[in-house]
Amino acid sequence: MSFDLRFTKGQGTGNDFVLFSDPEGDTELTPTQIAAVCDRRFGVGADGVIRAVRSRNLDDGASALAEDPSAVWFMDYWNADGTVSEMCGNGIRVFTSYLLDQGLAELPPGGSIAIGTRAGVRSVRRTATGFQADLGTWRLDGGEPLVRAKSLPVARPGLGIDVGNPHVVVALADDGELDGLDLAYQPILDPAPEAGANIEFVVPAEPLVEDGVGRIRMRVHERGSGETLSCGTGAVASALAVRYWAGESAPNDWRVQVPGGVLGVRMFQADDGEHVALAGPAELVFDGVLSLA
Ligand SMILES: N[C@@H](CCC[C@H](N)C(=O)O)C(=O)O
Repeated sequence: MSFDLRFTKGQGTGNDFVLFSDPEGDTELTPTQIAAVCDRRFGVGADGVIRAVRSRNLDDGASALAEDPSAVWFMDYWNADGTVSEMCGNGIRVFTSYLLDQGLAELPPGGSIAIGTRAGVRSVRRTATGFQADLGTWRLDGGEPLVRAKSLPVARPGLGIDVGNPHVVVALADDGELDGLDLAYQPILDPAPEAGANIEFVVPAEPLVEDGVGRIRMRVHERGSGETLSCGTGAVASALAVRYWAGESAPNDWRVQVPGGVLGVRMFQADDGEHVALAGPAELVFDGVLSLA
């Protein structure tokens, strides 16, 4: 039996999503339906699907509410291949913009909203130019696997970082090496993490730090979606990795240039340890109705 799905297409620095609202949690799409929606030739086309569900109507949402009772909305995030992810840094800004647009939440400029995610509750603040999401604490995780990618002559060491979802960051020598990467092919991690990882390739700008802000370029191969124009959690993991490699004197403010635009990353101290925040644009592009089988 087919049914109509009312959706909104949104994007943040070119990382694009199909969003739909399902407050009661009775429209869970199958992985096959998600992949069909995200297909760029036969579907709407997107890097992921985001369902807005009231937290009280999901098991993962119950944990979010236990952590913060004000997290009434849950960002149910799916990659383009129909797998789930714990977190999406660009997606959470676009999701917040979608909640406001649909009249599902209110957020005055300067105000913050708590959003439930599989990685825990995240706070998103409305700024003058977009949204800033506090992605919480982070940790080195996943070791230092070797990374092989098409058009890299030799394997390079990566650094595993968890920012709610898993990342491996690889430093490249220069812009030529970054631009020459062929990310149509899945890079190989050795050892391969059981849950997979998003893989970011980074190059420092020259000079690395300008006016107290660290500057890097990044390209990404997202777990479950392939190469994308941007990855918010990937930008955060990349800034954290470069700061780690650069040592004590490295700044806590970073500007990350991705193929789809620029993201801002800031590390700051909070009660439970160091947090990392991500700022950038969020745009709702068009609405539509999809007939799904
Ligand atoms: N594009 C996202 C990350 C989406 C999830 C990722 N592919 C994963 O599987 O963890 C972002 O902006 O952070």
